[in-house]
Amino acid sequence: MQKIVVGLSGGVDSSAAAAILHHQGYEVVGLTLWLMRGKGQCCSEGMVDAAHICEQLGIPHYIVDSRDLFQTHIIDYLVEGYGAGITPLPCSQCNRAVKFGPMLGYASTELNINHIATGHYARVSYNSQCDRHQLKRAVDRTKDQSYFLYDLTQDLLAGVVFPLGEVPKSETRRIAAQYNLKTADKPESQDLCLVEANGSMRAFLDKYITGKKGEIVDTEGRVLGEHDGIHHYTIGQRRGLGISAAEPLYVLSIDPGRNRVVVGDRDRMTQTECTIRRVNWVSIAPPSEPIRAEVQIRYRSKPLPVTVVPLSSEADPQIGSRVRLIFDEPIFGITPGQAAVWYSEDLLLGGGVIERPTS
Ligand SMILES: Nc1ncnc2c1ncn2[C@@H]1O[C@H](COP(=O)(O)OP(=O)(O)OP(=O)(O)O)[C@@H](O)[C@H]1O
Repeated sequence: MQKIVVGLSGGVDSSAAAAILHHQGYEVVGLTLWLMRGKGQCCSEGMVDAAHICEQLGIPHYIVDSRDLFQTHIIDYLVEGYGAGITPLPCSQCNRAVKFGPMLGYASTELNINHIATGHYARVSYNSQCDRHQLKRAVDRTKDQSYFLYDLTQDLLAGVVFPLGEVPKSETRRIAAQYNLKTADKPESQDLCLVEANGSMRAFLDKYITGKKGEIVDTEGRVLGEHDGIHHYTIGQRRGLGISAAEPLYVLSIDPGRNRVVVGDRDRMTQTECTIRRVNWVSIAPPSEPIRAEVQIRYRSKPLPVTVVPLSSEADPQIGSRVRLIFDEPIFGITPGQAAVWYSEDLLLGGGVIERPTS
C-alpha cells in the first residue's frame, strides 16, 4: 500500500483530501505544522480539529513545531518588507519555505515516506516530453490556488499530490459530509492566516514596527498630509489616506529613505511594464527568447496578455533570475513585493516577485 503524508490545517479542504486518499487505499499519515507563536488560538483550534480528523479516519497524527521557520521566513520577511516600503506576499513563500519543503523533509527523514498531499486546489502532473512536473489551475476555477504555488521547485513538485485538483468545492463539502468529518461545515478562512489571527495586517505589523510620522506628498513634492508610519501603506491604496482632494488619490510609491508616502491620481498608477525577480520557471524550462503568456499580478486579478522577456540572472539569491513583463495594455495597481504569475491557458509557466521601479 502506498504511504502518503497529508498536511492537515484543521480545515475542511485538507480533511477531505486526507479522507479521499484514505478511502482510495493509501496509508495516510496526518501532519500538522504548528506555525504561530503567542496566543495561537487559530493554531490550537486547527491542531485539535486535525487530531480529531485523524482519530475519525484511524490514522496517525504528528504535530511539528515549525514556529521558528514561520518566524524567519514569514514574520521577519513581512516586517522587513513593509519597513522597506514594499508589500510582500507571504503565502507563496510560506508554501515553499515553511510548508512543502519542510513537510517533504520530515516525511522522508522521520517517516520514510516520499509523497505529501495538501488540500490546495491545483493540479500537478509529470510531462515526460519536457521532463518537468507541471502545475495547472484547478478544475474549479473559482477556487484555483495555483497562483500561491508558483514558487515550488521541480524537486518539491515531484513529491506532491493535490487530491482536490479536479474536485469542485461543493463536492469537497459533500465528501466531507459523506465521511461525517467534524470539519464538514467549518467556515472558509477569509483572509491571510496572520490577518485572521491578528484582526488586520495593520494590527499585526504594529506589534513589530514602531511607526514614525512622516509626510504624504504629491509627485511634485508638495506636502498634502501626514502619515503615522510607512508600513501602514500599500502601493495602489486609495482609502485611509486622510487627505481631501478633488480627484481620488492613490499611493504611487513609498520612499523609506525619506520616510515619505507619494500620492497621485489614478492615471499615474498605470504601467505598461515591470520587472520581476526571483523567477521560478515551473512547467517549462527557462526560455532564452521572449514568450507570450497571460499574467496575474494578484491572486484574484484577471489574467492579462503579456510578453515575458528573459533578463540576465544575478548571483544574489534575493534577485536571482529576472524577467521583464511587457503588458499589451497598461495595467493598474502593480505592487512591488507581490507575485506576478504567468500562464498559458491552464498551465502555470512561471512566476516571481514584482520589483520596485528604478525610475
Ligand atoms: N498548519 C498546517 N499544517 C499542515 N498543513 C497545512 C497547514 N496549513 C495549511 N496546510 C495545508 O495547505 C493547504 C492550503 O492551506 P490554506 O491555508 O490555503 O487553507 P485552505 O485552502 O482553507 O485549506 P483548509 O480548508 O484545509 O484549511 C491545506 O489544505 C493544508 O493541506
